[in-house]
Amino acid sequence: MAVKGLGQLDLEYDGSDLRVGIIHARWNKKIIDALLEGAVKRLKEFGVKESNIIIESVPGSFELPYGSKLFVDKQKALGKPLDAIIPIGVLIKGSTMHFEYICDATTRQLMKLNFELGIPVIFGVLTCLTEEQAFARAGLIPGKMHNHGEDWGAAAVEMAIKFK
Ligand SMILES: Nc1c(NC[C@H](O)[C@H](O)[C@H](O)CO)[nH]c(=O)[nH]c1=O
Ligand SMILES: CC(=O)[C@@H](O)COP(=O)(O)O
Repeated sequence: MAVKGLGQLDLEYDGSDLRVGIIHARWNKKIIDALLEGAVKRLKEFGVKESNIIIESVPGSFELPYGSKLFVDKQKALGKPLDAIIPIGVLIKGSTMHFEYICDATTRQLMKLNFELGIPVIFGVLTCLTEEQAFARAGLIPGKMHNHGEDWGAAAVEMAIKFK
């Protein structure tokens, strides 16, 4: 049996007062759609209201860090601050160094954003060497792996509530 995954939660988290942003890249759309569905499903299981799940998109994963910052700032300016944000992207290795540079830049900048924005920025980016790896991690290959979007929804709720 696989040991990978979030494991059992330490507490019961009630997300009914949370506003959670999801910003997703549109590259590798079929896989993105499945991850998005998994994240939304899990947020709702924690009680996050559909009207408090705000979804935005950007062209590719490289746009996720700056898009996340603009998204968070805009929601704050509208008087509807987000409690957590889940950037979702799917990077798949091609034949150049493009993949390595985007993986590195995006990951570093998303990590930094946690400290700059003051809300949890979840790491919803798959960095896969093959399409098959990405399909499996989106739960699109029956019996293989679970949909990692579900983990990201759970992580957002836990991190938004735990230290309050
Ligand atoms: N190759 C992948 C990309 N590439 C596109 C970039 O992220 C970016 O949108 C473009 O260079 C314009 O700035 N994006 C992914 O999300 N996944 C990939 O596999
Ligand atoms: C967007 C690009 O520059 C693209 O040609 C990268 O190619 P690859 O994904 O095969 O590395």
